[in-house]
Amino acid sequence: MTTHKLNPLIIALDVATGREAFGLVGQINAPDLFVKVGMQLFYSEGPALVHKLREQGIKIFVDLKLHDIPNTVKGAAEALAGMGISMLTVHCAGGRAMLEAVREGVEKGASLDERPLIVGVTQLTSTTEQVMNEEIGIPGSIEKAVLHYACLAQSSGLDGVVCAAKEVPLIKRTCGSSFITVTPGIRPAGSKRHDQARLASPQDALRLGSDFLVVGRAITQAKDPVAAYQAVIKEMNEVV
Ligand SMILES: O=c1ccn([C@@H]2O[C@H](COP(=O)(O)O)[C@@H](O)[C@H]2O)c(=O)[nH]1
Repeated sequence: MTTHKLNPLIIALDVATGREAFGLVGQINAPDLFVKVGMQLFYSEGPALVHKLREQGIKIFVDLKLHDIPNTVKGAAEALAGMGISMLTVHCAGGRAMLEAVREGVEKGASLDERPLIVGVTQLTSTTEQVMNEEIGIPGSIEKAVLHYACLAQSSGLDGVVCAAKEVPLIKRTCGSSFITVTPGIRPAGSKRHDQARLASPQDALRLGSDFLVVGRAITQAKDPVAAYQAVIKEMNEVV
């Protein structure tokens, strides 16, 4: 399992083409880059892009948020694990049989010494409590719903969850400190909130115990992505 040696800052490469993606990683040019390839880039460029990024020594999180019947996600997870990636996502809402199938698929597809971390999406960080209650149909607090999914993910053999930074302490207290938390919705001071609802600054996310911070547009759409990346790293390094 690739738990250690991974940069805690994950850059979400939400761009349309491989050209743009390689432009960004080339500019940032950090030795230990950890990038997230999401639906837009994966669906346009496919596994070839993942292989090219790997050839440059870049660690990859493929964020396709699998959600289908167990047999289908098992096959998808096997294929993804075979690409030598470091992390992948599945929706906890698919239930235990689906989550266990992802774990089985990953174990089948991964090389013996290294398998990707499997993290379950709890409630998207763009979702408010009101939307979850009234549109998605889950009653109660968002913290309770997120914790429920975190416990389900853990007992189904996942390595961790995707959640908002504010939910990390409750998850760590309940599931233990080694249960991984990946937190998007990260906004350095002064950046736009865009479509995110449950936000935190890089420093707050680290202080709350988040293991991996996902930062997309605050870096990739900055006038100077290199300066934006370095500013986030500096902010993170200031947390003792
Ligand atoms: O709950 C979730 C799960 C995944 N994401 C992904 O993270 C990045 C965030 O990008 P920003 O530009 O920093 O908002 C994006 O790729 C999402 O697909 C998420 O935001 N929330």
